[in-house]
Amino acid sequence: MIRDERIPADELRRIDDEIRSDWPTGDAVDFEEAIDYHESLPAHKQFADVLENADKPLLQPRAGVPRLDDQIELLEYLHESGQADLLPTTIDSYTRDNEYGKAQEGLEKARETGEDTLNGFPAVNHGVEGCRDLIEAIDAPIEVRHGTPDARLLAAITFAGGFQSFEGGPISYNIPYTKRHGLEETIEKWQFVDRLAGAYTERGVRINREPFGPLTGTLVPPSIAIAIMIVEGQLAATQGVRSITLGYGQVGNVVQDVAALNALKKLGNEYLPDEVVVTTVFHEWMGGFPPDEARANGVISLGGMTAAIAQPDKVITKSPQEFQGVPTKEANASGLRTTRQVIDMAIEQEIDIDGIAEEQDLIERETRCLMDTIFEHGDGDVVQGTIKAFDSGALDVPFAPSDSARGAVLPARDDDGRVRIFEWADLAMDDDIKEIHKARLSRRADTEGRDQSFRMVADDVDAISDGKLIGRPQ
Ligand SMILES: CCC[C@H]1O[C@@H](n2cnc3c(N)ncnc32)[C@H](O)[C@@H]1O
Repeated sequence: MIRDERIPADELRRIDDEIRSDWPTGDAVDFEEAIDYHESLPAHKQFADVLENADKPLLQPRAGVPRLDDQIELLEYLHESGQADLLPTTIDSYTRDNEYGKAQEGLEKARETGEDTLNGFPAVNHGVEGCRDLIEAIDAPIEVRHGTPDARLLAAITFAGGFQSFEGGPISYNIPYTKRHGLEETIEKWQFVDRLAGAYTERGVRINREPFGPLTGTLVPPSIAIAIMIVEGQLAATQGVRSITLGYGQVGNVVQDVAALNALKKLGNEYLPDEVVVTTVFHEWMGGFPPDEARANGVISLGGMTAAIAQPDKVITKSPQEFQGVPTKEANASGLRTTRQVIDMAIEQEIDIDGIAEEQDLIERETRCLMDTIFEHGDGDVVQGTIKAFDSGALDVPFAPSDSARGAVLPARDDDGRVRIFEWADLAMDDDIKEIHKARLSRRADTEGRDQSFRMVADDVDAISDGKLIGRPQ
């Protein structure tokens, strides 16, 4: 039975040998040589240091194309024209599914045709050398962004390749992403990823780990997201990770988003070991975007405004082409500049909004209820507690595609547009908190002259792409 315990060194070596044989490029991974390479990188390419020493929110887009020279050109453009502080390398979907053969075919086709035949950068196929060429060419820190339930080989190769930041985790890249992998399996596999990051950390190369805060990106109640961030942060800390960036996806109500970011930072520092440096990342709206680019820039600007007030350590920006999917480099860069403009205009203002403290207190109380049930379910062990709490429904994620979560909890916006819980199912929560949600939802029902129902939830899912925040009846 897996537990929240550090993987022994011999087990780390055994797994490392095993996964490196999954694709030929695994052979070039040499831990000692990789340590030397990381040590040779200049200070402005040391991801954790740059992130943790910044004096205002750093901006980072998502970006990934199949060919190495195109990826270099793209990241140079986003760095120069987009003014990105931190850069990504978004990994393609085949690699995320460990389909390295299909990724290879796509890469070869891209090299023949010049077409973007993959929806990201196939880092395993490019191998250590290709990753290093990218790290050498770009004059800013770069993070691996993906959605991989089994990220062991991707981590081994990208860490050896010079990347010092890695997104995801065993819950945040399972529950929203896959039906095929059970929680026990992904927790075990991510223990290897975190132990490898911990091994680099012990040698002075502080690999930054960033659990994926937005989860399903659809009306996720802030306390559920924060509880899962704390769990993934704890699992990483156990394996020796010391630079952890906890994430949160914008829901669109400024008071609730600022309160959630404040709670995330506070509870992250409270629950995670003192030796961990906790930072936070705010993801601009992850739900459906308006098809109109002007309106899309409005959504992005509201994210910038929220970031200026809450001041997370990092902001993951969106582009005005979000509605269509992967943006052009120009649109991606413009989303960065739109965000930057709003932050730079608002960050020096003393903006004090009533209700943030009260909402933050509520979010913290909710999160503590969820953390308590996780510890109870596991008799203090976070791994067993998380698995059992999801199994019993005491912990849950709305609209979760994964069979590892019930997906029985239903959110809906209240009359102020804050995300509340309309259907609690078996979620572990104090009754007085449930009453608060119920009262706020009934105020919306009164305003709209309709009963609280699933109709509200469905209306809310499309509200922002329809140009609103709350899905009011037509
Ligand atoms: C959490 C992932 C969803 C977001 O991730 C963006 N995304 C996915 N793949 C790429 C890519 N290859 N380049 C730039 N953005 C990308 C989507 O647009 C969406 O916003």
